[in-house]
Amino acid sequence: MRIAFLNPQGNFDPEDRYWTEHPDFGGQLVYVKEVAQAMARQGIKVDIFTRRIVDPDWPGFESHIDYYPGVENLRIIRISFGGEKFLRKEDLWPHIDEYVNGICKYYQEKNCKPDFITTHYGDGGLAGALLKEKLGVPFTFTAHSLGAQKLDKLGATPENIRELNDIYHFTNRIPAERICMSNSAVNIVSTRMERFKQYSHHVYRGAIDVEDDKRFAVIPPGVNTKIFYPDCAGKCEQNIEKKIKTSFHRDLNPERLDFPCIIASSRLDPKKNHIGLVRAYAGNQKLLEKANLCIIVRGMENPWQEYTRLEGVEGQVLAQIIRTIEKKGIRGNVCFINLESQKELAECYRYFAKKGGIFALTALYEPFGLAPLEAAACGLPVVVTRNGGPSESFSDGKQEFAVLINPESEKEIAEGLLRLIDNHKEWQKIRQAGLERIKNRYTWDKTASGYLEVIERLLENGEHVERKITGWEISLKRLSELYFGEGKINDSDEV
Ligand SMILES: O=c1ccn([C@@H]2O[C@H](COP(=O)(O)OP(=O)(O)O[C@H]3O[C@H](CO)[C@@H](O)[C@H](O)[C@H]3O)[C@@H](O)[C@H]2O)c(=O)[nH]1
Ligand SMILES: O=P(O)(O)OC[C@H]1O[C@](O)(CO)[C@@H](O)[C@@H]1O
Repeated sequence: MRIAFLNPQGNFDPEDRYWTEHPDFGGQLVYVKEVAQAMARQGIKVDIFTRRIVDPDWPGFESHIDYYPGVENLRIIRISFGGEKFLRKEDLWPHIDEYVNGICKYYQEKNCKPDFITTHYGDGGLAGALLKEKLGVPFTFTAHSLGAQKLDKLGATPENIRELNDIYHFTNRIPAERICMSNSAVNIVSTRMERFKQYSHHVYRGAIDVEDDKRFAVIPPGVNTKIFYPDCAGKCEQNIEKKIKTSFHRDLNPERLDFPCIIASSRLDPKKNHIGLVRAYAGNQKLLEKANLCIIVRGMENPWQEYTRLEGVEGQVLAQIIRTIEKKGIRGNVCFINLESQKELAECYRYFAKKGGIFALTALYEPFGLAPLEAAACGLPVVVTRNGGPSESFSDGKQEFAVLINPESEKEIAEGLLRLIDNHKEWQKIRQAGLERIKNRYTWDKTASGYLEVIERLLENGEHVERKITGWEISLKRLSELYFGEGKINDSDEV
C-alpha cells in the first residue's frame, strides 16, 4: 500500500533543521515525521509531500527528493510552489492550487497514485480535498490546531479582527478548514475533547456533525521513547551539563546555582503564554525563594542581547518576557538555555529531573501537547494547562498524572508550581504518575496502527462523503458574521 502525507508548510529533512526555532516549525512536523516513519517501518510505502524552499536564510530544503537515513519505504518529495523563499504558513493559502498541481504532475510522471492520503493542518487538508477531485483518492484530515480556537485565545473582537486577520489570514483559514472537515473521509483527532469541543465551535457549524461517529477517529499521538526516557548518566549527559552550567553562570545569581528549575520549552508563540508563567513566578515570593525559572530557546546564543533583533511574533514574545523580568527585578532568577535538537531537549529534561525540577506549560489553549508528554517521559513532573488536550492525556477522570491548572489564573499557576517545588513527596508522586501514564499508552507505533486501521476500513467499505468544495477566501465581513454572529448561521449556509 502507498500512503501520501500532505504537509505543504515544508521543512522535513534528515537533520530535523529548525524544529521549533521558528514559530512555524513545531509539533506538527514531529507528528508527521514520527507517524510516517512508524508506518514505513510497518511496510507501507510513504510519500511526504512538502514544500521546496531555496532560501539562504533557511538552507537545507533545496533538493526535490530526500530520505531519512536508515528508514526504508519513505520519500520526502519537495514540490516547488509559491516561489522559492520561505513563506509563513499564513501566506501559503493562494498557492495551494500550485502545490496540488505539482503533486499530480509527480504521480503522472511516475505513472502511479497513492491508495490513500493523510492531510495535516488546514493547508494540507485543503490540498487533500482538491487532490481528491483530481485523483479520486480519499483522505483523512488531522487539524493539529484549528483557527477557531486561535481566534478565541487571541481575544478577537469586532475592533481587532481586521488587525488579527492581517497577520493570521483567518479569512482563508476558516473556510479552508470547513472544506477539510466536510470533504475528508474521516477527521483524525488526538482526543475526544478535540472532536466534541474544538470541532463543535460555531464557526464550523454546517461543515461537520460532531455526533457522527463515522466521521471521526480518536488516535492519540506518541512519544519517541528512544529519545525521551528517564534517568541516564551517560557521556552525552555531560555535554548538556556543560551547556546548562554555562548559561547558569551567565544568567543566575551565584547563590542560586543549585536551586531546582521550572522549565518552559515551547515555541515562542503568544498562545503558549510564557508571559503568564513569568508573571505567576514573579508574583510569588515563596517560588522566587525556592526555584529558578529556565526558558528553553532555539538558535539564540544570548537572548538577553539578541531579542531586539528577532523579528515577528517570536521577537515580540521574547521582548515581553525580558521586559517583565527586568521590571520585576528578577533577572538573577531566570535563565535562558539554547538547545539544538530533541536529543538535547531530552538530556536537559533528565538533567533537571535529577535536580528536583519541574516542567511547566501554561498555554492558554493546547490542542494536544507533545511537549508535556515528552517531559513526563523523562521523569520531570508536569504542571500543565487544563485547557485542551492535557486534561485528557494527563487525567483519566479518576486520577491526575500531572498538576492541571487554569492558565488564566496567575495564582493557580503559582500554587500548582509550589505544590511540587515545596513538597518532595508530592514531586515524587506526580513524577511517578506521569512516567507510568506515558509508558504503555503513548507510542508512535500505536498512532500509526490507529491510522492504518481507519485507512483499511475505508478502503474496504468505501467512503461516502459528498463533495463540498467552495472557495477558500471570504470577506472580513463574512468572517465577522461567522465568528461574532453565533446562532445566526444555518446548517445549510454556504460559507
Ligand atoms: O527545543 C525544542 C523544543 C521542542 N521540540 C519539539 O517540538 C514539539 C512541540 O510540540 P507540541 O508541544 O505538541 O506543540 P506545537 O508545536 O504547538 O504543536 C501543535 O501540533 C501538535 C501535534 O498535533 C499538538 O500536540 C499541539 O497541541 C499543537 O499546538 C515537541 O515534539 C518537542 O520535542 C524540539 O524539537 N526542540
Ligand atoms: O497557531 P496555529 O496557527 O493554530 O498553528 C499551530 C500549528 O503550527 C505549527 O506549530 C507549525 O506549523 C504546528 O506544529 C501546529 O500544528
